[in-house]
Amino acid sequence: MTKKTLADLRKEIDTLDDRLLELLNERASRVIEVGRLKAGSKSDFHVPSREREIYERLQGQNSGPFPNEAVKSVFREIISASLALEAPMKVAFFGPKATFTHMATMQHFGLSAELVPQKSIPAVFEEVEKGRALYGVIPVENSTEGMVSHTLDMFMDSELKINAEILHEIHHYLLSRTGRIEDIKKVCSHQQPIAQCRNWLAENLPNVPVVDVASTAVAAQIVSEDYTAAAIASELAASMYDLKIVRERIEDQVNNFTRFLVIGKKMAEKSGDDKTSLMFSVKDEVGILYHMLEPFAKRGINLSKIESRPLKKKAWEYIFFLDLMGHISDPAIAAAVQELKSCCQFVKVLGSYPRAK
Ligand SMILES: O=C(O)C(=O)C[C@]1(C(=O)O)C=C[C@@H](O)C=C1
Repeated sequence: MTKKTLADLRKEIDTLDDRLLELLNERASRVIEVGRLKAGSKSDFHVPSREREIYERLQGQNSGPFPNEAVKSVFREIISASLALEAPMKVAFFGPKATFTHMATMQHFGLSAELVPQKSIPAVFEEVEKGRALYGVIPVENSTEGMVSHTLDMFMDSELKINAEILHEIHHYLLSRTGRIEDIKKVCSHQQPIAQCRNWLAENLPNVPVVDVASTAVAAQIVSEDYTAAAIASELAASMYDLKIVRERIEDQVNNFTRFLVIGKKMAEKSGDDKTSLMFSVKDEVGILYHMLEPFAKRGINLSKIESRPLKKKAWEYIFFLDLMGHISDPAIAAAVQELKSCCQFVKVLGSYPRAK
């Protein structure tokens, strides 16, 4: 058998791509029909449980060599573009553009959703509460820097529900106009990335002043107008602000993850591998900490996090935030939450949502 040439293989690839494109258009026309049915019955256009079912089915049957992770990324974009044909989906995120929240929002919703940056975490809540966006995305905790207390505080007065969590691995990039380390006379970034790259900066740019600015995106913008400055920012900022990568992955700690929450008006459907977030305040009594955990311990419910925040309206009183494994519709969890109410001033279920892997 004669060996195929590069030209032969490329021709075959072109034919396969033609077939893929044809199939994508066939799929899109079915989705448009689904959209018409939904408009008639006034049902939700975005159905995360159906999307999960598609990813799981395809990843389960994929025999390779196309990588399984890529199956999800490719189909996320196909579904994101299909959904946009049914109805435009607006998602508000804590901006500006090119921040890690922006990247996490793109990772979760795909590139065809309309992503709208907001100036503050309360502004994200407001966009969703007023119905101007279907969902909002906000950071809630970083594996090295801890909780974003502002996000937790917002749940005290809001009725919005947590619909999903996104785990995003954070990598910091040193960016500049020239891409040459010897041109750098100043480094700009937000205080958190600066703290996360402190050792790298001390070793590699020991005498260069570091300036703390409002966000990594502001840093990238400053650098786009100054040849002697460098920014610590995301990879996305490099393409958005036309900057060169001087060094990649300069964070001191490996495994630096940020957890983001997707908030919306409705409770998410059960996926079979869920988490539930609760918020409650306890009465000031002896042994109360023991009593508030008892309903969960005796039912063998796994708690994954407990945080306390001072109740702003009253000194020395606290609000607790609790994450547990399972869905609020599971009978054991519903019973435990009911029992918790007997020792609490108030209990609020912030949402049950699929656990991020
Ligand atoms: O099955 C649906 O309900 C659709 O709207 C189609 C589709 C898809 O592209 O497969 C698109 C968006 C939904 O979030 C889920 C699935």
